Amino acid sequence: MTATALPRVLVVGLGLIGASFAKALRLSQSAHVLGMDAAPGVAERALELGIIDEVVADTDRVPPFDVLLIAVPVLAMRSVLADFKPHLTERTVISDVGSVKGVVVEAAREVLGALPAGFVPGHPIAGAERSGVEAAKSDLFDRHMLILTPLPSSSNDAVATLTKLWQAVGAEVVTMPVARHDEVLAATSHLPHLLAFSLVDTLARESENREIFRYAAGGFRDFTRIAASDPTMWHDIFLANGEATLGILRKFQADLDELAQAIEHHQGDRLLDVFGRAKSARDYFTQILQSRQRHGDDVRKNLITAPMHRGLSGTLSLPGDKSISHRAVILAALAEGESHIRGFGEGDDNRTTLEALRKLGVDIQDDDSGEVRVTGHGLKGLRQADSPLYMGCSGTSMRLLAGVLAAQGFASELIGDASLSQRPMDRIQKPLETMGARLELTPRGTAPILIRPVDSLHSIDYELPMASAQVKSAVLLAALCAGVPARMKEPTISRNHTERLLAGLGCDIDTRDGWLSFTPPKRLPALDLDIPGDFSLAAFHMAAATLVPGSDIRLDGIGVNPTRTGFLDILLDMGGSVEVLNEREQGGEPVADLRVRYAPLGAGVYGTDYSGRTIDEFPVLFVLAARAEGETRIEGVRELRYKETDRLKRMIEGLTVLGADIELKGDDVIIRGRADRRFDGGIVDCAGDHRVALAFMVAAQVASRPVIIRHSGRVLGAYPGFAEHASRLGYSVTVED
Ligand SMILES: O=C(O)C1=C[C@@H](OP(=O)(O)O)[C@@H](O)[C@H](O)C1
Ligand SMILES: C=C(OP(=O)(O)O)C(=O)O
Repeated sequence: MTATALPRVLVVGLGLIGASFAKALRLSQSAHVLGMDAAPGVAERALELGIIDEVVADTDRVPPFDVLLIAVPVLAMRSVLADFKPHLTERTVISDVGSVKGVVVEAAREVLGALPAGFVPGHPIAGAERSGVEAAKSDLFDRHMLILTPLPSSSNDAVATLTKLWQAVGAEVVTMPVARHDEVLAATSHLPHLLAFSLVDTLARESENREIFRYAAGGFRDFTRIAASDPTMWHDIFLANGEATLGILRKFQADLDELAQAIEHHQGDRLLDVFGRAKSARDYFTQILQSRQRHGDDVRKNLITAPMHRGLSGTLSLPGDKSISHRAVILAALAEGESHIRGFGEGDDNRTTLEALRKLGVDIQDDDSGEVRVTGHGLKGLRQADSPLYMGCSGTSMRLLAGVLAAQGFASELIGDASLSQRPMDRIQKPLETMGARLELTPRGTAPILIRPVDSLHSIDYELPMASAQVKSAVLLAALCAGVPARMKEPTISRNHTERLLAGLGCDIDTRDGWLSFTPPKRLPALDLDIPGDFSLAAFHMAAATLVPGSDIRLDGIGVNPTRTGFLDILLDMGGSVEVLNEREQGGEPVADLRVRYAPLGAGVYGTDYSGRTIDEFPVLFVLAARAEGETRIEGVRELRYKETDRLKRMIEGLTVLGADIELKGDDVIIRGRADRRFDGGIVDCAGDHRVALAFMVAAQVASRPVIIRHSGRVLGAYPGFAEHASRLGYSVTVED
């Protein structure tokens, strides 16, 4: 693929899926789309309808292409691969859209010999009962999941190319091993289709002249919609995924027999049991769908900012610290009795942790005001969840809860949204498995995380390869629940909220010789806690007040734990004007009021010892450095790549659009700042990452023209009260759909 030309994507099979992909891709202008179909006239019709750019008439004369996407029924893949084999090069990216992946991989192995590096099977979880080129819909994949099942032979480049193409048509890309994909799909898609076909057929045959359908209402319609799907396609799928489908079908048949028996013997309790469990699982599913929908809607919003003409002013209290909020409710769930937590963060990530704990059987009262009451049943008091735990985009929820669940003696599954499903989870798998836990991840070391039950865990001495409070806390929580000691050492310091909370609850925590040693207690008493204001949110306002002349703001009750305040130290070193007032302690954490005024800044060099203490504030620090006179060097920023987005990439791209001089050298960022220059206006994209969005919003306050921050609506969920705070301090920012 050349750097300048659009990739040439050849779609073979212009049914609903292939044609919809082609149409959406063409509309997104991210590829030149070629199309081919075995049925006469279909590709020509697709050209007429503007679905493709070019028809490929037969396999003897195939123009060059970079990506081959095979969208034919599963059992026809083999012959398409054989037909195209002579046209594949080492660089061709090959994928498919089949609902079964095992047979496609087998077919490729047989036809192609060794599996090529460019081959990455895929499956969009989108479909409709309609079929054919005329049914093509350019929004068919919008906000739908696309599962890639990379093989050990697949290259990262091929995965990246396909990810980009599917994202261009609106899909959320996740990865999964082939076998797991086939098992999951057998249960969630193939079995329901089999049941729908079978029920409609039974009823249609039962009633002469199909009289019965005249009376069939909502239940029949909802349950059997998918029985109108393409018979050939589904015939292929069942033959191709026979083993996994039969496995779940037999289980279902046994359960159905039990229900029949319960009805026969008038066992109402058994019916109620099953229906109650099913309702709660279905309600949970609805909740996930709604939360995905809401997040999707939020991500699509844009923040529109205009430059500020006068300084920021006013006094604010911020939502409770997100990191402490996660930990407080987790520990409260493991404690004995009723815990009272005030100042709970209430942002989306914190709510994710709360909801997961509820699903694990913990009674939690929360009225959205930051006051939360949690009734814990002790270190062994959690109950197995009846369906996977959905972690949204929250890395902290996933990693900390994985630590807790690894020691519970029951199985759990943790799943996340598209962004979280790309983030490294092997960093917790390693230490937890060293303790004897069993965690299964995708081959790329990402979620879903399957936690298998084990009888017990053992103690651990572990040197973390990176400074990560999430990894450290996952190990501490596993040790706490399993009742085994843990010793850890980090390369540089990371936030120590878990340690402080545990110490506050009387646990034995020691930090001598650079090692953190934890001896777990037998039980944990309930908490009574006031959570300080979130320093990481405060940092955005501190940065904006520093940059906009005339600013003078006060942020009250902010947590100033030294393992979090690298940003404050750097800002002061650059010449920032911050007064740290009324220093006090709250809930075992140092807290202060911060007065921040405008100040011109100078450059500086900041070594890796700042990384862990500044990690979430780096994006906004880059903005400050771009307005500080001289060359600033910030070392050891690699971890930014593993957040909600690749924050290094996003910040460098966006700040470059805004006219900043910023570059990456190894793991260091170099920014040549100009104190006398405003940022340019323009369009930047934060790809759904709230910290990147807020960093750009700060830059926009001192831009010469308006800045549109695309995909930034998640700020609203991540920062409760954002709009009100922005207007109180005087920002010029609006949220637009
Ligand atoms: O433990 C925590 O609460 C957090 C730790 C950090 O992540 P890592 O541990 O992955 O560095 C940070 O970026 C995140 O926002 C919150
Ligand atoms: C990285 C962050 O959170 P998490 O890792 O919990 O998703 C963040 O809030 O910046």
